[in-house]
Amino acid sequence: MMILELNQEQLEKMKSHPGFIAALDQSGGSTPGALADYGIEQDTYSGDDEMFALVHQMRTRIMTSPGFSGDRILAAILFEDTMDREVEGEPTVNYLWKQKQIVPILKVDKGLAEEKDGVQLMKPIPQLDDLLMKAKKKGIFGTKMRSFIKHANGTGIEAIVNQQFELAQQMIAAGLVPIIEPEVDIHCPEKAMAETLLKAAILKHLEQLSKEQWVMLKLTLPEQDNLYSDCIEHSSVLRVVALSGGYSQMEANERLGRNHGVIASFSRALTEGLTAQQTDGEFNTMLDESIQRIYQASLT
Ligand SMILES: O=P(O)(O)OC[C@H]1O[C@](O)(COP(=O)(O)O)[C@@H](O)[C@@H]1O
Repeated sequence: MMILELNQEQLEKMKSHPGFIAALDQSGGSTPGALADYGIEQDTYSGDDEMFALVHQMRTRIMTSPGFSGDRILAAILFEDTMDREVEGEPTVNYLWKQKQIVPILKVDKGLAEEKDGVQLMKPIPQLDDLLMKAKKKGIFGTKMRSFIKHANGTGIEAIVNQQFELAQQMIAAGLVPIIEPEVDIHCPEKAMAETLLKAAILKHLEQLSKEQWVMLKLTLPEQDNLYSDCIEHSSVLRVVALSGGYSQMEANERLGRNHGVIASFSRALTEGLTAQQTDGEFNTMLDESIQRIYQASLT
């Protein structure tokens, strides 16, 4: 019988320790862009196998970097392929928690559906229960799933939040803490209105959770500073974290610094400026400086 209870040390760390989350979970669809940003153009490799091997090398370079450690990084969100691979000869999950005291989290969504009512719901996630059981057995603490809001459409936003919280129940039942990520497009023409509608829908669903049912929220940095303070204070919310959404690291950190109680969960803003062509010294120095800036912005 698998143990469904949560690792209390990891729960405590996620709930209250200073630090932020490193999002290393670009899906297959986002990986060519992530590799191109890293200086590896699409015409230099062929096929998914080569692409996933290259992105694992990039992620391994990040995870093994001296500045990438549990004193400033609380958790890392992993793509399933990364969870199934090894880092320095041991399973990635073990490396992160045992060597670095970084809590491992798994991205479980399978990408976005076509736009409808101004939003993109998540595609169906086949064999989700099997994936959750596999993750739990490997020592994963939580999950992450991402939807996308393009317009301030009440019907669409309601549908996004319904789907997220419905699936979150499956994660909770599997002994995992879900990160609910209804991303609002930073280019959304009515971004502030979309965020107001989103917050109302989230608060409604938070009320349905029972005691000890934890969720985390991963949100776009809002137009109105501290918009999500009610969510931060809610007894079922373990942490509220922010994606960078395409904002530069500087702008993302400035916005983050104005939202008290929110910590980063950046992908692009964390890896900004890192390239395959850098020497290890240049790479490790740039990453350490980015980690320090994002850590500081997450402290407010
Ligand atoms: O590839 P996906 O699943 O669309 O997600 C892309 C990225 O979006 C995020 O949710 C946020 O990333 P950014 O900080 O770059 O916006 C990451 O967790 C993930 O790597």
